[in-house]
Amino acid sequence: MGSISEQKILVELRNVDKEFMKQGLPEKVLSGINFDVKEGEFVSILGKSGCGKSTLLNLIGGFDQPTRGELHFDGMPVTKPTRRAIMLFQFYALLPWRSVLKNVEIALEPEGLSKEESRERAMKYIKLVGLEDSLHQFPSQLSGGMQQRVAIARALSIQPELILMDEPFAALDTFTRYYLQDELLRIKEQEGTNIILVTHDIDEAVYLSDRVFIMDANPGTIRKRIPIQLPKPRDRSHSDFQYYRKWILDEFNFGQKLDGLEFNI
Ligand SMILES: Nc1ncnc2c1ncn2[C@@H]1O[C@H](COP(=O)(O)OP(=O)(O)OP(=O)(O)O)[C@@H](O)[C@H]1O
Repeated sequence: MGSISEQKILVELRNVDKEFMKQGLPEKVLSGINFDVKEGEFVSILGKSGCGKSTLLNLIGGFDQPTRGELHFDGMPVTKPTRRAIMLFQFYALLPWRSVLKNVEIALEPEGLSKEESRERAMKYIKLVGLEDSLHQFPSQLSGGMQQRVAIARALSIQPELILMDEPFAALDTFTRYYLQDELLRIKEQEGTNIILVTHDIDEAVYLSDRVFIMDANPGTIRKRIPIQLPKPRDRSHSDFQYYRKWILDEFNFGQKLDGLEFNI
């Protein structure tokens, strides 16, 4: 594989606007969004609450349409959700009455696999996230971190090219979050899956990403694209890591006025 700069463009947004109707009037939530995500890239989107991050992910996933502008996935206009780009949420969306194995298998039903193929595929990804000893447990019997690993296995089992993650680790404690971040990087390397992550966690964005996009609000715009030029795995205590962290903190004026306390820093 070549360097990321030589990779093909997987996601492309050109002058994308999104408006919602509020009290009978259109309100612009996203304005003039332009960016590319290249194959192999890990991109994080950081911004204050309400700036339009989830709306942006929904557009990329085909769950909603831009009001204006163009949005392409692998060179084709995005018009509806596909199994090539899967969304992963903070609250795992597992079926409580199904075991770990069944929760993954059910996602495979539209794939048209035989029962054996489906079982084999589900097992592969359950093993990949280290849950092979919990196959027959139900979600209520698992910790939050384990439930998120089931959700990751389920998303991966569909073998998408892109996973769109909306604050997937926000509900987890720090150590579980660190652990799952490492797992995610390992899985990304192994499976070659592309990831676009929405997060409030500056440390998480610097740890995982090739580039961090910083959004402004009202209307949502991409203010800055910061390339994180550090080798992986990254050392959170290293001065280079702190350099990027400080850069992003400064972008949000944290040193000057503390009005954005929804961030984990
Ligand atoms: N379906 C909708 N109809 C009307 N307004 C919407 C809709 N979805 C989102 N909005 C509005 O768009 C704006 C951006 O919302 P969005 O959820 O994308 O922000 P966000 O940055 O993801 O916020 P948070 O970090 O709090 O999750 C908000 O003002 C929200 O009320």
